[in-house]
Amino acid sequence: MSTDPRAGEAAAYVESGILEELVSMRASIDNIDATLVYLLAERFKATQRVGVLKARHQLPAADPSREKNQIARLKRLADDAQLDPEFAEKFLNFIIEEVIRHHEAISASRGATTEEDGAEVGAEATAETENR
Ligand SMILES: C=C(O[C@@H]1C=C(C(=O)O)C=C[C@H]1O)C(=O)O
Repeated sequence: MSTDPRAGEAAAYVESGILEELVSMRASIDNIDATLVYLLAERFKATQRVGVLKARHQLPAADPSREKNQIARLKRLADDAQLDPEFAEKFLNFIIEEVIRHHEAISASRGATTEEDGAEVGAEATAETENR
C-alpha cells in the first residue's frame, strides 16, 4: 500500500490503516480529476468551433451579455449543488478569459491568412456548404 504513488508524503508518517483510507479517497479524486480534464477538453473543442465561426463572420471574440447570463446560471447551479458560488464564478471567469484569448488568436491568424490570400474565406465557405 505504501508503494502506491497516491500515498504521497503521508507514506512517511501516517499509520498504515489510515494511509489505506487516504489512498482510497485519493483514488476517487483521481477519477474525478480525470473527468474534469475530459470535460474541459470537450468544452474547449466546442468553444474553438465558436471561435472559428466568429472569426469567419468577423464577430467580436467576447460576448459580455452571454458571459453574464452564463455566470448567473452557474452560480445558481453551484448554490444548489452546495458549491461556493463565488468560487464557481471565479473558475468560470478563468476559463472564459482563456477562451477569449483563443478566439482572438484564431481571429488574428485568420486575418493574416486572408490578407495573404483574399479568396481564402470565400473558398472555405463554399467547401463547407458542399460538405453539408
Ligand atoms: C464561447 C463563446 O465566447 C466567449 C466565451 C464564453 C464561454 O466560454 O462561455 C462565453 C461568451 C464569450 O465571451 C461564445 O460567445 O459563446
